[in-house]
Amino acid sequence: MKRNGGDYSMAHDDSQPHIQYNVGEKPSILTSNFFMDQVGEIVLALTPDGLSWKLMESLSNEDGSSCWGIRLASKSDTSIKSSDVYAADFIDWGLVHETRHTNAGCLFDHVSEMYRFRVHGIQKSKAQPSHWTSIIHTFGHDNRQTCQMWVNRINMFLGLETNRPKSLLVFVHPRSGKRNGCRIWENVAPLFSQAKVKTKVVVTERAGHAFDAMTSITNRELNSYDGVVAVGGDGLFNEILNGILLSRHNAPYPPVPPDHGQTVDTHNEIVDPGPTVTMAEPLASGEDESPLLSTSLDSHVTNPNPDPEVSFPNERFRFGLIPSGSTDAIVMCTTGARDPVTSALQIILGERLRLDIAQVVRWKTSRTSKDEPRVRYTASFAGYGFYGDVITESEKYRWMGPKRYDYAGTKVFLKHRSYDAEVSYINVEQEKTNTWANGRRIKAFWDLSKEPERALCRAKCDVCNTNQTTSDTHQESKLTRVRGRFLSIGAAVISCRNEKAPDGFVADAHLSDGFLDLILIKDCPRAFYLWHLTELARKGGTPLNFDFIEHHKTTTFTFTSFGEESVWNVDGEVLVAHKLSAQVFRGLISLFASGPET
Ligand SMILES: Nc1ncnc2c1ncn2[C@@H]1O[C@H](COP(=O)(O)OP(=O)(O)OP(=O)(O)O)[C@@H](O)[C@H]1O
Repeated sequence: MKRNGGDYSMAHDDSQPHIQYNVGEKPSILTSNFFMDQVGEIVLALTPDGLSWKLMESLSNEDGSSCWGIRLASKSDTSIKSSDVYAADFIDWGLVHETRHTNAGCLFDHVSEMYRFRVHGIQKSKAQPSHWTSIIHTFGHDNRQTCQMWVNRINMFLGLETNRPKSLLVFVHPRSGKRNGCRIWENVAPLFSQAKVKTKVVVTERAGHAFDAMTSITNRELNSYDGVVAVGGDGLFNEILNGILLSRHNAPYPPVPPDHGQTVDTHNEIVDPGPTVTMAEPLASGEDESPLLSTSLDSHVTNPNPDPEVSFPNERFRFGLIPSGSTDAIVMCTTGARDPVTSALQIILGERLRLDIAQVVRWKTSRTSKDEPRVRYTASFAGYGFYGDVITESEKYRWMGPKRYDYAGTKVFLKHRSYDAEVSYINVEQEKTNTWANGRRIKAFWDLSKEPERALCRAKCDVCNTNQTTSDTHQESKLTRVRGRFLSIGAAVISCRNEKAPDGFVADAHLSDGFLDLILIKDCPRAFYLWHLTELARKGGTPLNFDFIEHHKTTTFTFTSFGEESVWNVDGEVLVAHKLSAQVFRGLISLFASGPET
């Protein structure tokens, strides 16, 4: 066999094998013969779309040769798109394993020495398309220059991929989840080096370290990075998010909850509000499109550190998350997998996804306190009652690791406490929500409830990519007030999918539709609440399909507590609040993620 017959352009020398291109295939820029490791002698072509190769043997046997009935070359692994390639490098002289075919169609292994180069790319698992792995193709040739020329050409093409990060700031939480943050970073760091992405790594030493670093970083330094990556859990991610946004996001606050002087008991006793009452107040036409937001203009507190250079929404600067936490809901919702390699590869390939962010403002810590408004941003979830009590309880058992949430959850469930509160929310979708709820009831009756009733959020989601602004929906919005005793009040920005809730707290929440999913769980018998929790833990369950649960898509809500109080759990952090309000900002930040492939 003549080895590496040399390079040729598409005007081939007739002594070289021709590659037949199908209609629609792009012509190649470069074509050469190589020995491909584990495959055999191939003709490699570089096209604007990527690399493709064909086995020399199969050129004359296009229907695919076989050995004892096994296909030798599969069409599915004979190309790689340039959008899936993240590096090419020359690795000098060394061994290449060739798979040679005999005339009988059978194959045997042969090892030769030659110059080699590697192409690093990604591969999506067929069974779980959200799972990405890295794949390396090695090509060998007798001529060193040929290998180097190919490496240079491929790298030249990779240089044209402008979405990809070149420089990142990375925070590693060494004690997150099972305390393996550093090991997880060490496992994925080589992928960043191969892709020539510069990383400045900071290993956090205490809670608040990443927050302080992001608050004090100058805009000049922040701008020198293409993004910031958290190697940790949702808590570390939210610390970074808050560190960046608190001093750089300028927007009017959400409205202050209304005063209830006349309904609040001055002796601090629990006031029984009676049964839960819901009042819908239609807006007068011509009124400001968002009455709650109009209040916020009056209550706007000027940001003491306005920063014109890095502002949000921001398309260029992106956030990344490599999971090593206890729950990792944000990563599961935004990549579809809880896998450090998948996340690292999505960062390296410069995937881009807009994400809604909620701004939560605490106005009063207690009934009598006079506080400055305290702002927190959240990318995932804020919950009161059950969720607040679980986080408070779980803090006592930190030493248990992630298991503390199960233990604390059981204890809080057994106490079965409900809290008196009033929630006002902008009801943007009342009609749709009611129709949907009726649909769910009918489906539940006929046991068809596994069928998804609304579009689930996925990669290239239609709902998230519509141009409809949330203010459009305000045109038909209504302000609704609900007063009652609640086991929990939850506001989800995303579905909050995790291992304990495989479909998430709100299965049909979207990553960037501009809505919060407000879930009001009214007081009910413990067995019913257990039923709800069981449905939450079940894949395909219908945890919101109960009469004691209200589910509203909203943009803004306010909250006031009465009598005995719980605390808010904002992304795993406790926020004590007697009066609080929240609003969502559509697509406020961009992530290095591609969305779940469902
Ligand atoms: N080096 C550190 N030591 C202790 N706490 C830290 C450190 N670095 C960050 N933290 C804090 O730990 C909190 C939780 O971190 P993270 O979400 O990464 O891990 P986790 O195991 O998922 O935690 P949790 O279950 O508490 O959410 C963060 O909010 C952060 O404030």
